[in-house]
Parts: sequence; structure tokens; C-alpha cells
Amino acid sequence: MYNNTTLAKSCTMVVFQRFQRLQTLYFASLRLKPHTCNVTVHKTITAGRGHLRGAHEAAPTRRPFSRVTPDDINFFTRLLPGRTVTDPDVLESCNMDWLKSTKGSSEVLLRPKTTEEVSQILRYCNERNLAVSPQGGNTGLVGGSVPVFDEIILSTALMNQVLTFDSISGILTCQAGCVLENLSQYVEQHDFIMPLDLGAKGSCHIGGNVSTNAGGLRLLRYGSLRGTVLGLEVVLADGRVVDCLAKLRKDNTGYDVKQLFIGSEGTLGVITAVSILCPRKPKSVNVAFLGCSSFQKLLETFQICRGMLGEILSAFEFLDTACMSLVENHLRLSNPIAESPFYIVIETAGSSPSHDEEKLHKFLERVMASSLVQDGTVATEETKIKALWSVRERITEALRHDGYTYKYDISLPLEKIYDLVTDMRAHLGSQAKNVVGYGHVGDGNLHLNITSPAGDAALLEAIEPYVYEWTRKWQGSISAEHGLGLKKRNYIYYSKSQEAVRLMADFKTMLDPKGILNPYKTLPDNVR
Ligand SMILES: O=C(O)CC[C@@H](O)C(=O)O
Ligand SMILES: [Zn+2]
Repeated sequence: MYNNTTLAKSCTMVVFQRFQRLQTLYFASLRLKPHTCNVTVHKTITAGRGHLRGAHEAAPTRRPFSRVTPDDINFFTRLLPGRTVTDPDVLESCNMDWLKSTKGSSEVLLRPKTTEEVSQILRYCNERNLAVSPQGGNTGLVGGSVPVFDEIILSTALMNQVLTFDSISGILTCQAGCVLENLSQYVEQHDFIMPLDLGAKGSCHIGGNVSTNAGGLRLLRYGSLRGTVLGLEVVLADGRVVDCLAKLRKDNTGYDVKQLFIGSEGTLGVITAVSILCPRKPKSVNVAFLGCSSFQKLLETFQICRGMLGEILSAFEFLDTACMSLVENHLRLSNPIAESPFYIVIETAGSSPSHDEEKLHKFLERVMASSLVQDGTVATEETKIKALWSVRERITEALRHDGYTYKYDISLPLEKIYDLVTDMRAHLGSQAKNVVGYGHVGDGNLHLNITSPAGDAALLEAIEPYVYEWTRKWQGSISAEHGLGLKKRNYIYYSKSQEAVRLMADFKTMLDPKGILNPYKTLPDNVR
């Protein structure tokens, strides 16, 4: 029979030893902001060039929109003096997505500061039949935030003001171009946190997060933006401003119109302001980084974790050993624990440090004693917590260094999520450089990423539609949190019925009859 006291001591000892190792090895490494749209980084990465498209991803044909004329530029310059950009160097980075796999050829970038300006731009573009590509932090992963042809880029970068914050209810209203990390810092001063957190937080805009219904690392605890976004202000294609910027927890007056714009990737309207419910800042945060010998053990650990940590559990993420090698090799991060086939990042966020630590330690004792977990470390101090998180958060960045990356963002029943990685590895054999799996176990969301030294048509043919067929077979979703954008638009039928897609197309026609908003994105080229 196990002696709890001894176990508690030995567990704490392991944790402490690992912690020391972590301190010495880890913090020497340089931290770069993930997903930062940084010109230097862009110039050094070339792997994404030569994007190859799958059968369904075939390049769309330019629709008969008008071309931008000198008269149009004059109009925009009068409306936005100094904020109508035609400089090719600036346009170069806004035309290219973060992955460097999708590139448009827009010749105009507009940087409005107010809703009224967005309204005037869209009214004008609608009348002139000019296509518009709304852009936030340009951190999207499906080619949704850059033009495909010569669409005008409408950037929210200067719409970056906090409008109100109620420190009793925790309800924040802000313009759409606020950077997520800045909002986090702002609400933290008032003892609150943002309900979402993601690797791209240093660059992504809240409007873009809402437009893609970004999930991120805290969804398990605080739910999706469909629940935490309380209100939106949206400008429609013809310039009408729809004010649904409610600051209420409960509001059942008619249809919940704002939901249409959440996750519709800027195809139905441009989000200009957001009202969002922020949770109180937890008084105690702990992060455990654990190693498991199999995915089955990882799932059992998750089950026990939910039961034992209950209300304080705020994240349960995983990465496989291939991901760990990538962050070690490309980003020079150190593995904080002994090498394992799988790693778990567990975060607890609660209101009582002693209560939370006790719960966490009891959980760790249990999973270590039952050999579900083979090694682990715990951090309670902020910088160390950040360091542990960055191993998970920076995988996307490490993958970009590894070569051309094929990305799949899949929802599946939990017991199947890693089978897709294993099957894909066997299916591709030596054709791929790396096949890795990581993601949000708590949400049943796998990020399957496959790299090759360069874009490879034969490899792509081997991956698709295999990956989509596999997902459909298990009633999964082919886009759990990244959206469909340009890259996945034609695969929509793997996860949605014809009736549902037809209804989506009807909404699009009703709200944007000329189709000027983010064309070639989200909806398939041919609606059946
Ligand atoms: O790059 C990816 O595939 C996933 C990015 C992001 O959603 C994450 O969870 O880290
Ligand atoms: Zn994710």
C-alpha cells in the first residue's frame, strides 16, 4: 500500500529537482514573440515559398470586381490622409500571410481609426464594386487574412482603443484592432484576465480573434468566444453600422445576430468593436509539465485530472516528442523534463494558493504512483510559468523553421485524436520530413502538422483527401478553430451538409450581395 506522506514528499522532491534543472537550463534561451509579423523574420524564412495547392484548393478565378483607379486613391486619401498606403514595401508584408504560403497583389492599404471611416470606405467600395480584404494582425493560418488578387486591404491596426471597462462585471469594450496581449495587460491592471489566450497574442487583434472564433489555450475553462463575446459592432458591406455592442450577460431579445459574425472570417461584415466578458484574475496559477509513455496514459491522466482538479483546471494541452525535438532544434528551447513520447501542459487557476497546490500535488501523487506520468515539473512563479508555456506555444513557430508545413486543425472524439497522427505517419512513410501532433486535449482539438523541405505535390496528394476522409469517418471537424479561409474553403462539405452550406451562401447574399467582403474565403467556389 502506498504511503501518502512519503509519496507527497518524493513527488515534491522530483518536482523540486526538475524545477532547479529547469531554472539553470531554460532561462538562458532567448524568447521571441510567436507569430510576430516581423520583417526580419520574414526575410530569413523562405520555406513557405512555392505554395502548392490541393485538388480542392485550386486557385480561384478573379471575380469581376472593379480595379482601383487614381480617382479611388484620391477618394481614400481625402478620407484617410496619411493612412492610405500605396508604398509597395509596406504592401509587400500585408499581402503575404504569416506562413508565407498565400500572397495577394493588393495595391492599396487603408488604415481607418473609426467605425465611421470603415463605414464610409465600405459604402464607397460597395458602390464601386471594389473587393475588400479585412486584416487584423495577419496571424491566421488558412490564408484568410490576405488578399487573393488585388482586393483593397482594410487594416484594423489603428482601431486600437479600449472604449470602456467595468471593473465590477469585468465587461470590456474595445475597438477591433486592439492586440490581444495589450488587452490582457490592460485588464490585468484591474485584476481581470482575457478569456482567451493564444500563441499569437503579441500580434493578433481581438477583431480577428472574433472573426475566426479563435479557441486558444483557455477554452477548456472559459468556453468559446460564442459565450464570452457579449456584443459586437459590425459594418456591413454597404456601410451600414450594426450596433449589437451589448454589455449584458443576458439578452434574449430576438435572434442573436452577433453570432453570425463570430467565426465568419470577415465575409459577412467587418467587426469594428467588441464587448467581451473577462474572468477575474486568478490569485494562484500553477503549471505542471508532465511526460507520459503513451497517448492512452495521457487520456487517462486527463480523466483523473478533470476529476481531481475540477474547478481550478484551466488548460490541458499536449505535444508529442516530435514537437519537442522541433522546439529544441529550431528554437533552442530545453526540454524541462526527461524525454517522453508525450508531454502534457496542465494549468490550474484558482483563488487560494494553498488549496490549489494541495489539489495539484494530490493529483500528481496519484498519476505518478499509478505510472501514468513518468516525469514532471511544476512552476508557480510567473516567469517560469511563461517558460513552460512557451514550449507548447511556440511549436507553430518551430514548424515554420522546419520547412514547408501542411497544417490540419481537426476536432475528433478524444479517443481517436492521436490515431490520426499515427495513421498519417504510417501512410506517408518517408515521404514527409516530420509528422507531428499537438493541441488542445481538453477541447478534442488536434493540430496535425506535416513538414517537407519544400512544397511537394506528391506529398500533398498523399495527405489530401486522406486526412479529410479520415476526419469525416469519425464525424470530426476539418476546421476546429482556425477557420476555412482560402485554403480549406472547398473542403467544407467534409464537415457540413449541403443544406447548411446553402444557408450560409444565402446569408452571404443577403448581407453582401455583390460579394465584396473577403471574397474567395470560407464558402466553397461552387455551392452545391
Ligand atoms: O500551427 C498550428 O497548427 C496551431 C496553432 C495554434 O492553434 C496552437 O494551438 O498552437
Ligand atoms: Zn490551437
